[in-house]
Amino acid sequence: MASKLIAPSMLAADFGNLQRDTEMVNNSDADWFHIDVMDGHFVPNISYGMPVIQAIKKHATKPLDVHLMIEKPERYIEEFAKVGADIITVHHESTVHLHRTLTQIEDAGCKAGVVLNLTTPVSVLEDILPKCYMVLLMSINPGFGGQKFEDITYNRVKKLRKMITEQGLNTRIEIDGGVTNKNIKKLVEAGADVFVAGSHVFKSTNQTETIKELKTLANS
Ligand SMILES: O=C(CO)[C@H](O)[C@H](O)COP(=O)(O)O
Repeated sequence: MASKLIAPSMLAADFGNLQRDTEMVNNSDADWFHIDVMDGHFVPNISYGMPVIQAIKKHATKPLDVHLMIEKPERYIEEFAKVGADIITVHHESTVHLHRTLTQIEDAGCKAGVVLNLTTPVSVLEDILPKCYMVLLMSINPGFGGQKFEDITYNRVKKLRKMITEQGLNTRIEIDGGVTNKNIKKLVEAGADVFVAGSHVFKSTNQTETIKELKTLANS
């Protein structure tokens, strides 16, 4: 099995010190930057858009994993690719023609993934799985950092991993929301392999060490 990846969520970074926090991630054991884009419609919060992503990209030495929590994401795929997205994930619940949107992401030169809200059945992915580089399972209701991890996620990961294995695929499963050193190991055991961590990393006193601990726990 490929190594397990850590993607610190820049939503929890200090926006007044974005270059500093970007460099912290560069110099840590983290694998990707997780970038949360929220539009105030699909989720009840507004985060940031293209100019901020461009600013992070300018200093980042690792891939940008861009999670679009926006309605009709197909309107903006090319622009997100242009400002530096490497992976783009869109919510199943946000786009009517999911297959077309994933093709659009691929045509823009990015890896494509699908996100499911906390209680959207994983079975909706059955036919789209072969086209997914990754599936992101929300382990909270999307919109805000710092929320409590929902335990129903473990079973959802198991079901999805079984579906991926049955189809003979190697799709990555990313978990987003409330990931900490207390639940990461159990998530790996369930079959997840990419972990977004915002508050747990950026609110800790030694961020580099916190990332290192998550990476070690996930890969041990
Ligand atoms: O998608 C998100 C919110 O919708 C964030 O990525 C998520 O909340 C991560 O933050 P934390 O680790 O603080 O829970």
